[in-house]
Amino acid sequence: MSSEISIRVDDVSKSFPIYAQPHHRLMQMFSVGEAKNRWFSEFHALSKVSFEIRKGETVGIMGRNGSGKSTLLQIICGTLAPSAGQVQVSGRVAALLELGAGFNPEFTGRENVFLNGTLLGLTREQIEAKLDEIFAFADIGQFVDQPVKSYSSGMYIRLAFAVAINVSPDILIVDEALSVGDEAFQRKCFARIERIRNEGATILFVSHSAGTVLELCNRAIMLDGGELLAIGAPKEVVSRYQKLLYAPADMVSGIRERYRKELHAIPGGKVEPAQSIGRNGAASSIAEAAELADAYYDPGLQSQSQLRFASQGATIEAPCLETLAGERVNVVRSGAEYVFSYCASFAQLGTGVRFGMLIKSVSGLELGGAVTSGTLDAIDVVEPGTSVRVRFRFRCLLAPGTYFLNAGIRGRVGEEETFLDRVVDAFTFRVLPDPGRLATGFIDFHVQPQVESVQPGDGA
Ligand SMILES: Nc1ncnc2c1ncn2[C@@H]1O[C@H](COP(=O)(O)OP(=O)(O)OP(=O)(O)O)[C@@H](O)[C@H]1O
Repeated sequence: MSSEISIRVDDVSKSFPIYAQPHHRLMQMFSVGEAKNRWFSEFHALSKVSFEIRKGETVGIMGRNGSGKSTLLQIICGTLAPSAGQVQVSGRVAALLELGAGFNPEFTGRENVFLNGTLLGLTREQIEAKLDEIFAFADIGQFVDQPVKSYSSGMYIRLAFAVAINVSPDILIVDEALSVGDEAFQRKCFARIERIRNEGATILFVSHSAGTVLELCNRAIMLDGGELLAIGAPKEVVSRYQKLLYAPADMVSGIRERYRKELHAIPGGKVEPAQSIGRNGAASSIAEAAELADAYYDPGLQSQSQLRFASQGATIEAPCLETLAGERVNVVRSGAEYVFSYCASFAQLGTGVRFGMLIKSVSGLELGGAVTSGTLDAIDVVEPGTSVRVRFRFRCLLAPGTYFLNAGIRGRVGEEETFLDRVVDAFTFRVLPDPGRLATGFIDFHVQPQVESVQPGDGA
């Protein structure tokens, strides 16, 4: 293997035996000859995966649940043997795979640091020299001298991460461990990963977050059903991944087939000198994005977290999202206008009535909304038996992702204004990926960036 290559995965496949009945496993153990193959079927977790990662690259692996990401990482780390194919790795590997791997639960944190450090090839003196730094990073206080079986998952990951990134690895392999810690710790880890990367280490990590992959990686890999479906510039791979993830069911196999054909044509797909690949990948493919340009309705996309508060004489029904032409949608494009509407039925007299909507992120961050009027302009009286359709036309300025809509009817009960009805997460919608997007964060403020040259001495 060339000295420039850090990881080579060559035609790797992995199958697991699947037993229809628990006792079939035993039967298989005691069978001989032809009969040996009768007791199980094979599940192909990875099929003929090949790629190379150059030293110093940061590569993100994306893929749906069960697509083979963890299996691939375990094979690269040597904790799982491939059924076929080969893996070559050059350098000291520090891996954070599943929570629990690598630590002995009976040992204290301190003992596990020594155990792990030794496994990573450090001498006792080298580990001792790093101990303070490791404990400072983990920040778990007195718990360092407690058995790790008493740790919370957050404390566990803090210590595991602190060891993995403080032993100066040549290759750091992380399987979603970052999603466990709290946000402050995650940020600290990202900063540290950046440092490790700048020191020239190779980093391979699994992430479902397009933002993280775009932010950190030179290249990205997409696995789907155990197959390598994309490798190349992060923007390109993220766009393909999201397109596959959000595609209507009848388009999925066609998209997969096309990705197979285009696998080696993706910019950045070949191993090139790391510095020749832009940090955020190569040019985006607008034509790709145009394919799913139109908003559509995905029946599988439903709010699973709808929460209705006790009604006080009014009811919200049939929340929906439509294009301006009146077509029902829940997968939309950033930049286009849509109408969120719901029906409000009044069983009792309503006074001081106004209607509202609110858009939130998956984590519940309130991104924006509106009410139909201020308190002073509220509708004085709504007669019992009245039904109205409330429409909120808005321009979708949101980043690709999933969002939730709340709906509410406010009115007076006695002297107080309160909710006559309120449905949290009444509706969910998704904003399609946009590979050409330059805006960052949730909302596109149509920022107009400009870079101009200045002469030395022109002032800041
Ligand atoms: N020991 C095993 N025996 C049988 N099947 C297995 C075994 N390990 C993994 N699999 C199967 O192989 C497939 C790939 O699993 P893997 O954990 O690699 O996926 P993943 O992409 O990491 O998924 P996730 O995002 O959910 O972690 C899954 O369908 C899984 O059920």
